[in-house]
Amino acid sequence: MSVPVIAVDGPSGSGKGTISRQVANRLGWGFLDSGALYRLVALAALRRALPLDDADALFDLARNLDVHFDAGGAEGPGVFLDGQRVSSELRTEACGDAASQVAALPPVREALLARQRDFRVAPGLVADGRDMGTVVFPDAQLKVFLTASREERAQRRYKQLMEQGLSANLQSLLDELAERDRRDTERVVAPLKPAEDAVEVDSTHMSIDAVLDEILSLAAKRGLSTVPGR
Ligand SMILES: Nc1ncnc2c1ncn2[C@@H]1O[C@H](COP(=O)(O)OP(=O)(O)OP(=O)(O)O)[C@@H](O)[C@H]1O
Ligand SMILES: Nc1ccn([C@H]2C[C@H](O)[C@@H](COP(=O)(O)O)O2)c(=O)n1
Repeated sequence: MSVPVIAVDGPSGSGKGTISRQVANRLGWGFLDSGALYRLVALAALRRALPLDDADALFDLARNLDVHFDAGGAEGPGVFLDGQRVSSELRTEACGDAASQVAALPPVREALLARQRDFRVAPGLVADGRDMGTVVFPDAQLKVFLTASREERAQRRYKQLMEQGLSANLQSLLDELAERDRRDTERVVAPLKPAEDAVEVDSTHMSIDAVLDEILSLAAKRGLSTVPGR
């Protein structure tokens, strides 16, 4: 049997990363934050002053990206670009917006495809993104499409930025989310949409623990069991 995959797709701020990381931890599986790869391409392009619509240059950049991930310590998971830790820089709204732009280019997606599939190693993988269930792992054993209203997602992001001691404006966050949703759902290649066999979970009125329980229960029903003791 192929190495099992749980694919978690959905719009920005729906909680994919938070939930997927915890599901992976509970199952004792690996975790792929595919958005980080697009953010890394965007960051590398910005650092080299490459236009974000130069498909040929960005294809080369994405194919030769020097990145590695580690589990991290007290400061959280580590992401390294050209040997330098870039975890915080990667999470900025500016980097997310640039990632959404480079992700609309078919050659960039093609360049990152094999790199994402390489994460599929035993005992299993939880992968979060926009096209995990539709394109990257179409044979995933469980596909979840995680959503929340735009207002709730903006509120969550606002709270997150406040907790980090950063300034934020709720209306600007709402506008940025609307633009990112539009770009991610309307692009020609691998647009954000639920796979036909995905289970849709609307987390607008659910706590993180409630979403986690729901997905673990869906996983258990498909025989995707937890590691004893977890
Ligand atoms: N069900 C929930 N209830 C309340 N807050 C939540 C819930 N799920 C996630 N959050 C919070 O919302 C914020 C955004 O979550 P997260 O970064 O996981 O979303 P995401 O979908 O991965 O976003 P992006 O695609 O932009 O990376 C975080 O601060 C997280 O703690
Ligand atoms: N599988 C993926 C993952 C991400 N993207 C693009 C679109 C997002 O706006 C951007 C940043 O992703 P995030 O870190 O916010 O999940 O990257 C994509 O097209 N496909």
